[in-house]
Amino acid sequence: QREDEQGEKTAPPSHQLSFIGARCCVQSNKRCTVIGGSGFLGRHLVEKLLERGYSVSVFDIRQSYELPGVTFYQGDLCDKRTLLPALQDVSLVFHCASPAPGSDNRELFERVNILGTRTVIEACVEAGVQKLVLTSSASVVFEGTDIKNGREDLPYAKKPIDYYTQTKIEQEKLVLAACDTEKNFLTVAIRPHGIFGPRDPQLVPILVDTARRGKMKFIIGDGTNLVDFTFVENVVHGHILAAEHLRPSSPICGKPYHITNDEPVRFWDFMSEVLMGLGYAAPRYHLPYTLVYGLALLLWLLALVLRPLVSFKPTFTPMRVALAGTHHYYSCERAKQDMGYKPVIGLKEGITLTVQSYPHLRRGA
Ligand SMILES: NC(=O)C1=CN([C@@H]2O[C@H](COP(=O)(O)OP(=O)(O)OC[C@H]3O[C@@H](n4cnc5c(N)ncnc54)[C@H](OP(=O)(O)O)[C@@H]3O)[C@@H](O)[C@H]2O)C=CC1
Ligand SMILES: CC(C)=CCC[C@@H](C)[C@H]1CC[C@H]2C3=C(CC[C@]12C)[C@@]1(C)CCC(=O)C[C@@H]1CC3
Repeated sequence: QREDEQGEKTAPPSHQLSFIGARCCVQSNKRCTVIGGSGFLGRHLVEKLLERGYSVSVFDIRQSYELPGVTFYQGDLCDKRTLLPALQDVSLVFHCASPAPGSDNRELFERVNILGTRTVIEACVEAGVQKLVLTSSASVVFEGTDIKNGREDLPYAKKPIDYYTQTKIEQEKLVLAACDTEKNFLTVAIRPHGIFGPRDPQLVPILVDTARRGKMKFIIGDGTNLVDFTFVENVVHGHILAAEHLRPSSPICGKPYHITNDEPVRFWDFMSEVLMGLGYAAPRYHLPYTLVYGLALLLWLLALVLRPLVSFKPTFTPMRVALAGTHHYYSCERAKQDMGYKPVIGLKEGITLTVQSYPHLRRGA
C-alpha cells in the first residue's frame, strides 16, 4: 500500500472493482465507513458525508435504504470476518451502531457495545484505518440526578441508570484508550444528548404512542427541569468536525466531546411543543417526582420477577422517569474551543422540521 502526504492509504479496494470508477475522484482521506449507517443518526451522517464529497460505505446488521454512491455491507459488528471487508482502503470510520436503549437486554448490550466495540477497534487496526469516531452518549455521566451544564471532566456514572448506559461507558473507555498517535490510530468520542429529527424511531413515536393511549396528561415534578435535546443535523455536524480535526497533533485525540443544541429547554415544554405541533394536547397535571419514580421502580421489579411467566413493558420505567423529571444539560464549550463547533440548526427550527416530517403521526391521521 502507498501512502499520501498525510500518511493516508491510497490503494483502491481490490474486491470492489465496480466501485473504483465512483471512488477514483475522491481524495483518499475522504473514504469512510459508517458502522450503524442504516440507523437514524447513521443515515443522516451518510447523507451529509456524501454531500461533502466523501465516498461512503455502510456496515450494519440491516440495510434500510439504498443511495447512489453508498456501498452496503450487511453483518454483525461482533464478527470481525464480516466487518473487515467494509474497512478495506478506508481511512476514517464512524461507529454509531448500538442496540436500541429500550431493549433492556443486558446480554445484547454487553455483546454489541463492549465485545463488538473491541472487535471494531481490532478490525480498524488490522485494516489500517487511521481515525475512529465513536458515537457515545452524554448519559455516560448521568446517574438519575441533576446535571447542570455538565462538562466532560465529570466522572463516569458509578451507578449507571441502565445496562445501555453501563455498556456505553465501557465502550467509550475502550475507544478512547485505543488512541495511539505513534501508531497513527486516532480516536475521539462524541457525546450527543436527546437526538431528535426526521426519521427518529424513538422520541416522537414514543411520545405520540403515549399520547394516543391517553397517558400524556401528566407532568412529572414541577415541570421546570432543563434538558438538552439535539437536532440530528447538529450531531452529524459534530461528528464530521471531529473527524476533520482528528490529526496526531490535535487536542481532540482520545477525548470525549459533548455535542448538543446548546439551548437547554424545559423537558415538558419541548414535549408539549412537539405534541401540540402534531395536534395533541400538552400535559397539564403535575405528579410528584418521587411518587412516580417509586412506582416505576416497583413496576420494573415486578416485570423482572414475572419475566419467566409473563412479559410486559411498562411505559414508566425508572430510567424514563429520571430522564423526564431531572435537569440534565451539558456544556459544549470544549467542542466549541477545540473544533469550532456551533449548532447549525436552532431548537425551534429543529422542532418545526421534525414535526413536519411526521404527517402520519398527526392526530387523526
Ligand atoms: N438517539 C439518541 O437520542 C441518542 C443516541 N446515541 C447513540 O447514537 C448512536 C446511534 O443511535 P440511533 O441512530 O438513535 O440508533 P439506531 O438504532 O437508529 O441505529 C443504530 C444502528 O445500528 C444497528 N446495529 C445494532 N446492532 C448492530 C450490530 N450488532 N451490528 C451491526 N449493526 C448493528 C441497528 O440495527 P437494528 O435497528 O436492527 O438494531 C441500527 O441500524 C448509538 O450509538 C446511540 O447509543 C447517543 C445519545 C443519544
Ligand atoms: C433528553 C433525552 C435523553 C431524551 C431521550 C429520549 C427518550 C428517553 C424520551 C423520548 C420520549 C420520552 C418520554 C418519556 C420519557 C423519556 C422519553 C422516552 C415519558 C415516558 C416520561 C413519562 C411520561 O409521562 C410519558 C413520557 C413519554 C415520552
